[in-house]
Amino acid sequence: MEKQKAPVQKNEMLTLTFEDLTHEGDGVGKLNGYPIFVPYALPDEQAKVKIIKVKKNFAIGKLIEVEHASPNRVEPPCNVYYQCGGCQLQHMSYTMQIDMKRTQVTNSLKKIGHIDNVPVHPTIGMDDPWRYRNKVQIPVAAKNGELITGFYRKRSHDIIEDMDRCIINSEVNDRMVEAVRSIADRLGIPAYDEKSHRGVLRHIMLRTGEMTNETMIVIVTRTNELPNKKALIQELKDTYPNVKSIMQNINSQRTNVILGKETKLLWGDAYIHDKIGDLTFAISAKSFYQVNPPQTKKLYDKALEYAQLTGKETVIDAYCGIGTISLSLAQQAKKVYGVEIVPEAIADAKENAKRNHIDNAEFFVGQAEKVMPWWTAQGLQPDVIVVDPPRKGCDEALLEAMLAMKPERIVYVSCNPSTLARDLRILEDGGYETKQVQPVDMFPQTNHVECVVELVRKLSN
Ligand SMILES: C[S@@+](CC[C@H](N)C(=O)[O-])C[C@H]1O[C@@H](n2cnc3c(N)ncnc32)[C@H](O)[C@@H]1O
Repeated sequence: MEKQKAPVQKNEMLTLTFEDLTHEGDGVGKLNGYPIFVPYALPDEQAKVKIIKVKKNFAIGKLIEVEHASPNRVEPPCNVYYQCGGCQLQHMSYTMQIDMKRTQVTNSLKKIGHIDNVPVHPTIGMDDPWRYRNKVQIPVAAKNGELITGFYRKRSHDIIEDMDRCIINSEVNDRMVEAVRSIADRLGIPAYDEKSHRGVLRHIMLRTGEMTNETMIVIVTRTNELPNKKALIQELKDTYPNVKSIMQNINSQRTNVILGKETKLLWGDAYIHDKIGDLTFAISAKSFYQVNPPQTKKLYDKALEYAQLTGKETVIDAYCGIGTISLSLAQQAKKVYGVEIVPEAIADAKENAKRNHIDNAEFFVGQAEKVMPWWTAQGLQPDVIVVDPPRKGCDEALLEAMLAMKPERIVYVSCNPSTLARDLRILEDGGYETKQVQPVDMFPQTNHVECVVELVRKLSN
């Protein structure tokens, strides 16, 4: 049989018309049915493209010049957008972004989960989709004897130097990155150098409570020793009254993972506070906390609506973090059990229950996929289970335990439509019906999308 040849060659220049978008937000143009993926191209555009990679079934192109622009093309407001890998959709109108996210969810459900008869509602977006992130982790390096901070250039570990702000970050965090950098620089604290694995300062992590304006600074170092530590702490706490917590995290490994195992308190409290609705939460350095506060409230309200609580229910909140969803549920349920793998997060969750005078929520440290079967063996029979797993989705053992527990309802909160679709297939085959799906835009300007899904047990099951 004759071997099929790709219709383009590397370095070839051509004019393409775009008709679709990939899940990542890249434009898709076709040559006799052969797809060419081009970052930053939009549907209905015509553009000059240079082919940079050729495979049997597809090619990747670089956008050289837009000849006919889509009405959805906008000027990216960030001056380093095309260099930085952090955002992927700044060139796209916000209306198109949220439409694209809904389509991404619909397509994943259909292709991966074979679910195509369920309403996927329009994505809940933000009125002002900028400056929303409450947390930043920014790398530090040295250049010409000075400390520099900035995100990495796409697919590299070179810091973008002319980056003095990140417009999806909160303004406070932007200011605090610069404050820590300049004080550390003046005090001569050496930057970590990845190549030689020497030096000290690796990353600056900041988290600020949107409603409280309390900031935690985490100085990530290679070494246990932090030169001029006292002076650094003194200046930060004296100059910036919003700083409530200064921590040091030690990461001595050659790794891309940002935080190491050990975190120690340098000054203040080991946590900051924030509020979601009428609940106050303490958040420590290693605990997960949603990055977009206004959208978190909308996400949790939807999860609560889908749980349909009356005050009589026993509820499990699996992958519960610091208990944010659990405590919202507890206000409307008889009893809530939360499980989470990070011990610091469970310590926060227990404190948060006390702080909010909630005594019908219990929290357990462990792998949800191990604790749930144990609960089943103990005879725990929840009416509702809420899951909010990381991107890889629910473990199979957890899905099996959920099916064995036979709750009336399952509320699935997901940050990855592909693993969501895979897991919904298993739950549907196990006797549940997917009722509705609500995408929520937790990450404007990026190609990530969050969803809340309502499932109910079929009567025959
Ligand atoms: C997407 S977060 C959700 C947290 C919380 N529901 C919230 O909204 O803040 C997922 C959480 O699952 C935890 N986690 C990851 N793997 C786990 C596992 N196998 N068992 C229990 N928790 C796990 C993470 O530490 C993280 O806190």
